Amino acid sequence: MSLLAALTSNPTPVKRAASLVAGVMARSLASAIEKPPLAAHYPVTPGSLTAHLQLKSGETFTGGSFGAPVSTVGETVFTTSLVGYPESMTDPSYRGQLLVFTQPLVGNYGVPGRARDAFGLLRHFESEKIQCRGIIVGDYATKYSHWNAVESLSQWCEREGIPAITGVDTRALVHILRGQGSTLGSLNVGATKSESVEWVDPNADNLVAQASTDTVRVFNPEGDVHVALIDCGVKYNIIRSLCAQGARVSLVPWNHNIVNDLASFDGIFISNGPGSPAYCTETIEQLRQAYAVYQRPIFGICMGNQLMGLAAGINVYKLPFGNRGHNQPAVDLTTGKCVITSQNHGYALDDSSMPMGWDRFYVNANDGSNEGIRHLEKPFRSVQFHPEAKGGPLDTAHLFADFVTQVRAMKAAGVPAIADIANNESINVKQSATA
Ligand SMILES: NC(=O)CC[C@H](N)C(=O)O
Repeated sequence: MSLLAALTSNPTPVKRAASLVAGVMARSLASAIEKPPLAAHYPVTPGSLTAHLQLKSGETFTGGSFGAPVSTVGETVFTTSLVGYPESMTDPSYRGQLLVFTQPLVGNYGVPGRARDAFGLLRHFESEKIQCRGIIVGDYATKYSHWNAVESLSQWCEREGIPAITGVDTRALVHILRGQGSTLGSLNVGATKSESVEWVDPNADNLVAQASTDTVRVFNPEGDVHVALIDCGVKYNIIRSLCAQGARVSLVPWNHNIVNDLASFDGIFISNGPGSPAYCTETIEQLRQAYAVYQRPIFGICMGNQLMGLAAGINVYKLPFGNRGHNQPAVDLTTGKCVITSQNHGYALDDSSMPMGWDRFYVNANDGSNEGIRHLEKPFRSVQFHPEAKGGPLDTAHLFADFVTQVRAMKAAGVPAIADIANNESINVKQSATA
């Protein structure tokens, strides 16, 4: 007997159950319709200032201000990460951006202190300061609680001059960003929205040059293998992860002439970084020359993947709204295994321009975008996601151990760092690099 027949032909108990179900459904429908819109959540605290997020595409969101009462313009991007706002906000890759959190409740565990680890790196942050230009949240938690917290998210933002807005319907906002793509936004504090915003695109600048170190810095000087880490805006956990594997790390500026002393490095690593990779022409040229002669491992993360790809001759394009979050599935094409990864990028390598000698390494299982490349003969590999996490899953943290183990093994086996001097091509490359 069908459910409909049972409901209509059977006597009372079934009919009563059916009318109960209908009643509950009607009530929940009514309460859904009566629910006030999210924007009614603001202001969060009595007396808090009004703030506006204005998109260059025309939409305006009104909310309550927290953090610094200042105004700013940036590229509006969203992350689906559930936790890790101290790490995300200090990740130099977010430089120039207004960061929207899709997780509605933000700030509830406060902000940790500035303890440092054995390598002198801040334990709980990914760089020395907040790097994004502002944050946008649905529901800022005015009360925080965590054993490690020393201040609130609002106090931290205020001290560092970063504006923030709460009470925004972030679902509606993300709908717009996914529909039309990332767009510039203006976050301004005050009762009325700004009539004349000066739309300055942060991606029109070389943000890597701003985020990179000016001088060479050595970490873990006792390490048994020497890795050059090209700093395009490195997250501290990348340095820490290499040091923890026993490597001595020389952090070098993004445009450092590594080709000049390739022989002194047992391995080369290229970090994450903000903005468009197209500005890093000097890094790309250094890598291109290194590919020709270097025989030891090279590895890149995120911006590092894009720069290694560009040096190999692969094109880069801008994704419509990027992949930012801690739950991005990536498939390792060498094993077929799917891993969950931490991501934060707006650009991607175009697989269709893969040159001879290179292949895809990982692919994104959601949108099919490139998640890494590998050289078919040389030990050169890179990934678009973040194996260092902070925050996010540690599924791919083994890539640091794999890299340093390979560096160590090749050094122990006596593989020369640069190709045989009798190789004409190598000589030419080295001469042009040192000219
Ligand atoms: N995390 C990163 O290194 C990001 C790389 C680049 N800025 C991008 O958005 O694609």
